Amino acid sequence: PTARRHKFWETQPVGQFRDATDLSLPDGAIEPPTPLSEVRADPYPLPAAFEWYTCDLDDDALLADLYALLAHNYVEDDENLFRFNYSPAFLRWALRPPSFLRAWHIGVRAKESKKLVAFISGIPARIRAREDVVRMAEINFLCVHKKLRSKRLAPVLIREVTRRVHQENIWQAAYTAGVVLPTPITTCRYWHRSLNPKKLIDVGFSRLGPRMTMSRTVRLYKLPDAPLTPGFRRMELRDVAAVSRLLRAYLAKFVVAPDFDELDVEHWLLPQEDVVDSYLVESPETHEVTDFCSFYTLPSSVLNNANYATLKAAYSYYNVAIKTPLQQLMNDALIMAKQKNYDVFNALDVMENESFLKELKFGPGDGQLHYYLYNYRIRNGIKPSELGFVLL
Ligand SMILES: CCCCCCCCCCCCCC(=O)CSCCNC(=O)CCNC(=O)[C@H](O)C(C)(C)COP(=O)(O)OP(=O)(O)OC[C@H]1O[C@@H](n2cnc3c(N)ncnc32)[C@H](O)[C@@H]1OP(=O)(O)O
Ligand SMILES: CN(C)Cc1n[nH]c2ccc(-c3ccc(F)cc3OCCn3ccnc3)cc12
Repeated sequence: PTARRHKFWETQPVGQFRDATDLSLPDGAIEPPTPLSEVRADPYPLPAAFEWYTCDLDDDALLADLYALLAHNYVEDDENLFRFNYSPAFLRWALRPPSFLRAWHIGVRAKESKKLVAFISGIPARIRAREDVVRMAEINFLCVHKKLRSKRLAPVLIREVTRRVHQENIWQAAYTAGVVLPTPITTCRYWHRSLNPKKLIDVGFSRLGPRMTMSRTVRLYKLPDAPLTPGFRRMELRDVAAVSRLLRAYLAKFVVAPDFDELDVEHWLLPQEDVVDSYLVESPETHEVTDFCSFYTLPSSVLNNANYATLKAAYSYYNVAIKTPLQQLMNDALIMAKQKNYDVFNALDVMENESFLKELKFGPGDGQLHYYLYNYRIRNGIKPSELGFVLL
């Protein structure tokens, strides 16, 4: 059968489907760096009606414009029942980590109306692939307004962020997508744990099981009012060093994982209301920090329901279980999410998540999340359980 054409992606230094079985190709960078003097100096051309617009997310008005573009035009589920509704505070958190570059917050505006019609972002990250720690860009929030779809704008946005990243002497990137592109390093499934089953059924996220009543379903997903692990508490600034040690040691077990330092841990894991929550277990006897769990807050707009506008979802983030069984630790995370009025708790089958999903009554989601590296080959790819990496 004629293989699907990827007119843009076939031109890019990524694993090509036709090379999938060619084991002679070495792991690592696919193309060497370009001399910085030879990196294109000027932005790629846009259609005449549009202009590049670097979004300074310090500016509340610009942050609001980005929020609105995404709230109306970003990722929907396959049945178009829900759309991610990243909050302004979340976007600031996601896009302004240590050493972020404003130049990598790339908008496209209509010249006339000055309306934001498209966006793509990069943030700097140190990613380890096997023993190789690589400076990369994490690419996210690629969005083209619904009215401007299928005009080949996305490749222009991708080339432009690539150009700006190259200008910083960075030649690799990491990204995820719900769509299959050349070529995933792994493909994850996502799972959902009901916290508010009545609402989930009302909005069409879940269906009442066969031979199940609503009251039986509510009982099935009931959770205690407080965490069960002695010494379980919120993470605080004073815990950054201990959590960094714990997390770095844990992530070393995976084939691909971020190389977090203490500044990264402070940014990505210190709790922020309705953005990111993190908890740890401090041994009541020794006061040692022995375990850690975290989840981030990403609501979805409910696109057509009489009773509800929003689904409040928690997404499993980084979890380290050393002394406490992972299942018990994650059960306490569920308990905290229920306490904070989340409707559902989501998790990918990455890291060691497989070990608790069924036992904690997660159900399989209906799609997949593919992980990608740009200009970096990992022959044969990896298993989700070898991935120590969560992108927002
Ligand atoms: C060294 C640094 C390197 C940095 C760069 C690294 C790479 C970063 C890559 C970006 C990572 C982003 C990660 C991320 O943000 C997380 S994935 C979420 C992406 N955003 C959404 O799904 C929001 C709703 N959809 C849209 O806004 C549009 O449909 C988008 C903009 C998605 C495509 O706009 P469109 O109007 O529907 O389509 P055309 O303009 O006509 O373009 C069609 C071409 O775009 C390819 N396409 C479609 N979806 C893609 C996707 N999600 N990644 C990459 N490529 C994607 C497609 O295969 C085709 O190319 P092909 O003909 O070769 O197949
Ligand atoms: C990761 N980050 C890049 C956003 C992103 N892009 N594309 C995606 C495709 C799936 C998931 C995903 C990841 C974990 C999960 F538990 C559920 C998910 O999507 C459910 C379907 N859905 C889409 C919108 N509302 C509901 C995220 C993403």
